Amino acid sequence: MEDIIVKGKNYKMPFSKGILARSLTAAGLKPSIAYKISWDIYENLKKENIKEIEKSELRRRVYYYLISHNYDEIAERYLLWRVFLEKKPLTILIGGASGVGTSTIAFEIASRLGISSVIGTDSIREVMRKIISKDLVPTLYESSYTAWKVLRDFNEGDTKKLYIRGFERHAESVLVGVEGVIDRAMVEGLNLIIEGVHLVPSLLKPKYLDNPYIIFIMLTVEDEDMHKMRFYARSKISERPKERYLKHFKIIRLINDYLVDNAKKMGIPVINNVSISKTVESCLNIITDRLREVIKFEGLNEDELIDEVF
Ligand SMILES: Nc1ncnc2c1ncn2[C@@H]1O[C@H](COP(=O)(O)OP(=O)(O)O)[C@@H](O)[C@H]1O
Ligand SMILES: O=C(O)[C@@H](COP(=O)(O)O)OP(=O)(O)O
Repeated sequence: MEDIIVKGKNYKMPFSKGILARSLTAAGLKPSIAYKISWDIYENLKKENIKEIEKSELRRRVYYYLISHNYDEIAERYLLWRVFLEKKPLTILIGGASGVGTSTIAFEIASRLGISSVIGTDSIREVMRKIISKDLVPTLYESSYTAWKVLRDFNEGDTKKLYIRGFERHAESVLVGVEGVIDRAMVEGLNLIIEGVHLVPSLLKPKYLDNPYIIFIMLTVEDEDMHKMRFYARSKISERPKERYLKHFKIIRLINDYLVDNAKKMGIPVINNVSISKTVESCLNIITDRLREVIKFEGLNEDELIDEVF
């Protein structure tokens, strides 16, 4: 069966039902429905004996197929993301204490949105450790939950404040690297997801928090036993021993509570990460809502978007 060729600005590629299905799941459709619609659209093109189609025409057909089948909200999301994932670089920040699921959720969202750049703050921390000496910033060479041990003002304040002060010093150094990665992604027009414990809303420079194209979401696990179980689960699939995290669990919970409180104070949405699918859906809704706000802010309406995309 001869392929249908999809023609972009400077490329041609065979029509892929998988690629189309993924852009439909990103707009919120269940994979089974997304794949069925992709098949329908492919069959319709075959019936019209279309051998080659412009990408913009294919998008238009997908959009109006969704509208004609009463998937209005999905159609709007499909449109929104065509604009933003191709026109304006988005940076999505997924924060949360160790073990709450930031890397798991980050990769799920990246997969749904077709974002290929995902970086963990613990990786950025490793880079910062190559640049900054241990004598200069000893907290950088610790974990979030042990940094307090190397504070100079070790004896001041109550222990809870000490743990959090150590965490903040630890996170500040990593955030310098985080901000650099965001700057570079914006310059390159790259969509990016950054995840990790070091994303402390109040420690990020305001220009990042105020940027409408930087979407910050904080994860938590409200139930302590469920949070503990996450370390057991992770130790089965990675080299990271549960013992280390369970030994410092009390401080990890303090950091969790501090991050949740910090996020709420800064107007950052907080999601209790119980079910992966529900958490991803909530994140996609938050991202879509932001895109709607930005479109209104930019004075664009849906017809203009349709013209811009198709
Ligand atoms: N919503 C969830 N339900 C069940 N298990 C989860 C969920 N989110 C994450 N996990 C699991 O919990 C463990 C820790 O998740 P991870 O993403 O590594 O946390 P973090 O990056 O925040 O330290 C992993 O084994 C992951 O598969
Ligand atoms: O510093 C920390 O809290 C964790 C963050 O990693 P995640 O558990 O969030 O992946 O790093 P580690 O102690 O494992 O080197």
